[in-house]
Order: sequence, then C-alpha cells, then structure tokens
Amino acid sequence: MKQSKMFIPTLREVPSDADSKSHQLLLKAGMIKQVASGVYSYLPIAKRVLNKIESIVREEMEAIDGVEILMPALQPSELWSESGRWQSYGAELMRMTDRHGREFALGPTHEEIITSLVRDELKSYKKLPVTLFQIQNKFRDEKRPRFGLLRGREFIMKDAYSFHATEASLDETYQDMYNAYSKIFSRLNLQFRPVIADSGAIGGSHTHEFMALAEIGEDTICYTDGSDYAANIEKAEVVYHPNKKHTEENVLEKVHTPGVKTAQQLADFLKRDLDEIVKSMIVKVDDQFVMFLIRGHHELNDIKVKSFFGTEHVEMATDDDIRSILDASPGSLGPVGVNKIDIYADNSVQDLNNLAVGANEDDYHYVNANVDRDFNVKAYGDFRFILEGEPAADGSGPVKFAEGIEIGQVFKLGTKYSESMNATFLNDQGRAEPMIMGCYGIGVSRTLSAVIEQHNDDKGIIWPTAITPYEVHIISVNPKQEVQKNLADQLYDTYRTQYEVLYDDRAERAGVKFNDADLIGIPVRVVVGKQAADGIVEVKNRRTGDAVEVHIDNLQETIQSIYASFE
Ligand SMILES: O=C(C[C@@H]1CCCCN1)Cn1cnc2cc(Cl)c(F)cc2c1=O
Ligand SMILES: [Mg+2]
Repeated sequence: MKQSKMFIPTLREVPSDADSKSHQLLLKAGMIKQVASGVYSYLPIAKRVLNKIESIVREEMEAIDGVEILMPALQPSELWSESGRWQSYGAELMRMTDRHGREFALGPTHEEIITSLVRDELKSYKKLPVTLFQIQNKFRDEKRPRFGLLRGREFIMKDAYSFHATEASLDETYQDMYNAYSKIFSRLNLQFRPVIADSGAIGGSHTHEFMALAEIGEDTICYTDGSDYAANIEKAEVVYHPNKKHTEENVLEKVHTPGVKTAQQLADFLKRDLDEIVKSMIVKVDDQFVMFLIRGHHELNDIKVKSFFGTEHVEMATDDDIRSILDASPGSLGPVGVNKIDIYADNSVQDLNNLAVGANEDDYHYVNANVDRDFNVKAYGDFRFILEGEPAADGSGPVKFAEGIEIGQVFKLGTKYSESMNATFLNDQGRAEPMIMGCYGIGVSRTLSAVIEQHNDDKGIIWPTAITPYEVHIISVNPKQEVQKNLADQLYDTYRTQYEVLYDDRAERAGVKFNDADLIGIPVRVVVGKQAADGIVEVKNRRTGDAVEVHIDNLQETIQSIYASFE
C-alpha cells in the first residue's frame, strides 16, 4: 500500500491523556482515535493487526473443533430476566429501549443468547459436545475506562461456549481451550502465565485467567520459581501455619488513646509492631453486617469474603452503617462487647492473644482482649491477601508477585445457565438433564495493547512478525529525485507480489518518514536513498536497529535472513 494513499495520523507529541505506554503508542502511531471515554475507532494499521490476531484465534479455535458464529450485540432483556442477570447487574450493563419501548442490553457477554440458541436446537446427548465461538464487540459501562484499549467500554472479545452431557466431556474441552490459549499467546510472542482465578459472579467452579506480564497490569499474579504454580492474588490461598505467640491471659484494660485512628497509630502508641495489632472491619454481606478481624499488617481480601459467603454482594460498611450498628467511628472498632453481629477472623489472628483492639469508642482502645473470654469468633478462615515471600499453597516455595493484564479467561460454568434457562438434553436413558457448559474469553483488542506493552522501544512499536501490519516498509528518501523514485517504485512493484509492503512515497522530509517508520514498527525497512543509482539500498532491522547496505540483487535474501532470526 502506498502511504500517500494511507490514513496513519501519527503524532509528534505524547498525548497528555495517554496513561500507559501502549495507549501512548497506539495514539502516536496513528492506530486509534478516541470517540468517547473508553470508545475508540481502529484506524488502518490497528485494523490490520486485529485481523491477524483474530485469524490466529480463529485457527486455534477451529483446531479444537470450535465453530464460528456471530451473535447480536442487541440482547432482549427477557433473556437476561430468565437468567436473573437483568436484575442483578447494575450500571455496568448498558441498557437501551427500542421504539416500541422494549428493553435491550448491549451485550457485555453472551451466555444468555447462546444458551437460548442451543436449548432450542441441541436436544439429545448424541449432538453433544458442541463448542461455538464468536469474535464481536462487547459493551460494558466501566466506571473508569483507562489505559486505552486495556479497559474500554466497547471492546472486541472472542467468546466461546461449550455444551456437554458429562463433566468429563467439559473437562476435556476446558483442557483443549487451555492449551489452545497457550498456543495463541505463544504465537503472538507474548510473555504470559495462566493463573488460578476466582470465578466471581459468573459462577461455576473452576477457572483460569491468562495474564500477559506487564507493569501496567491491574492484576497481581502470585507465582513461584519452584513450580508452574500461579494464582491471581484475589484467589491465592494462604496456607495457615500456626505460629502462636500466646502469653499469660491478662486482665482486659481500656486505654485512653487520644487521636489514635489507624492500626499503625495504635501500634506506635502501644510501642508494638503492626502485626501485633488486630484491625476490626465491618463488611456488608448481602444485607447482613459482619465484623472481620485481621492482623494489622494484612489486608482483607474481598474476593475471598465473597466466595466464603457465596455472594457477589460484599462491600465495606459505610461510616453511617458503622455508627448505626456500633455507635462508634471506623477508627476505633473492636470485637469486645459486640454481639449484634457475627465476628469472623482471619486464621492468623489465632497466633495472638491479649489483643490490642478498638473499644468502639472514639479515642479508646482495649489491650488484653482475649477470644472466648471477651468476644466470640463465629469462624476462622483465609480472608486475607497473601504477602510476597509467604509460602505458596502448593508448597513449591515463597510466592513472588508480578503485574499482569488479563487477556483471557476459561471457565467451567456447570449448569448455572442451563438450569435457569431450562436448556436440557435427553440423556442416554431418555431423561432430560441440564446441559453442562463452559465459557472461554479472549480480550482481542486488549491483547493488541498487551502486545504493544511488551514489544516497544523509546522510538515506537516493534511488531512480532506473526501480527505485523505489513512485512516490509519501503521508504524513498527523496521522491523528487527521479532515480530514487524509480528504484523505489520498482522495488514496490516487485516486492508487493510476495510481501505485504507499505511504501512511504510521501513528499515528506526524511526525518518525518523515519520517525513514522519507527512508530509504526514494521520489522524490516528498505531505504532507497543516495546510492539508488548504484542499485544500493539500506536494509534495517526494527528490533536490533542494525542497518546494512545491500545491492538490490541481494535484497530478497537479506529480508529473508532478518525474518528468519527476527524474534
Ligand atoms: O463475561 C464473563 C464470563 C465469560 C468470560 C468469557 C466469555 C464469556 N463470558 C464475566 N462477566 C464479566 N463482566 C460482565 C459485565 C456485565 Cl455488565 C455483565 F452483564 C456480565 C458480565 C460477565 O458475565
Ligand atoms: Mg479477572
């Protein structure tokens, strides 16, 4: 393609609203334009890369018997009412009303649509298993869209759904998908890790997230060098190894602690370490308030609280809630004398006795508070985030942290949707049973950003060869120079028959062309300049920066050798 005909609005300056490396480069390389917060147009270079990512996804889905369909974004609310999600989802679900006043969701995902489609068609176990997938725009009204395509309100997802007569069959497809995702992300030359994850609102039992390693990633991965153990920190289990430091139980004592509000301030006031303090928090679970006790140096893991109680509706109590329940302020809460609400404690609270806790009275705390004597704990559990260096649940050594971008997720859904939506099949005894389902997503547009996060330098993007928008970038330094122009035109005509060629034939200054070429990041660049008369061109490797001067008779093999060793 001639660049004089192209549409690549590169930017000289870093856009101020770009809040991540990939977001900056997508804008600077003229690949996206924001239309609204979290809503983007994909421009030609981005569209070509998306096409290649999608065709790799398509290939690997079809390789495991996935069949492509395309479902509508407009989803009748009736189907979401059948699954109960019309009521349970809030502002994130984009809703609209048609001219007849009928309500629709703009699809954030397609469990309801696919289940209603399959329940009418696949009635016998003989027709199972089936795996259907689509690649399509999704809509989610994120509260804070950011990082460009990493967290948008309209984005491209590959979502696949599988239907089974048995758990064993689901396990097989789950494993096939897991392996296919590993192939896809390897072909994209991404550094990634599958991690044990929390299934959250979607329900189901078993799920893995595929994380692209990147500092900008919003997820924290816990992994060890001792094995391929890796878990999203939301889910990383803390194995409780008792380390009791109990002393003689002392008399409960109320201490005046003026201005002490935080665990650290209490630790300082009492001249103790933070880990000898116990924090008390009020959490609203569904519509019940409960108190959690947790060591001063730990953080409450709301995802673990949700899965302990089996509900998504878990949030910290507000100050007003707290005042109405305990007639105290959040800065001085404690378990002593609390009997209106249940008290849960993280396992490691058991290691201490004679606890320092709030007295449910401003500027007062208790010391020597002891469980069973001064308060009761309804249950101990793993309610906290693991700390870096603590032992991994599989015993393979201390966990390390890394940031990740969730680019894929595979779920064993079970019968959550087939039961609520009555998608049954006749089993081999002629009895109707709910289908067993799996669902599997890849964030296609998010993956594009993840590739850029991992493949760039200070001059721009460096595309992995599998998804580069073009294979060869031919640049004529000075098209006004007859000889240069003719040679460049000739090379374009020759090489476009065997490579995808972007030909910068613009009447722009050389510096502008080279800057743009660095931004756009095509692996191999052929520069037709002063030595055109002698048939000499410069060939440059975008990743290493190495440039060689070659006669056009050796150009083909030079390009091939760069591609052969590019990664
Ligand atoms: O989407 C999934 C699960 C899988 C992921 C892979 C492909 C199939 N779906 C989870 N999820 C995430 N955000 C959502 C946001 C809204 Cl507003 C909603 F209404 C529903 C969902 C929702 O269900
Ligand atoms: Mg997640």
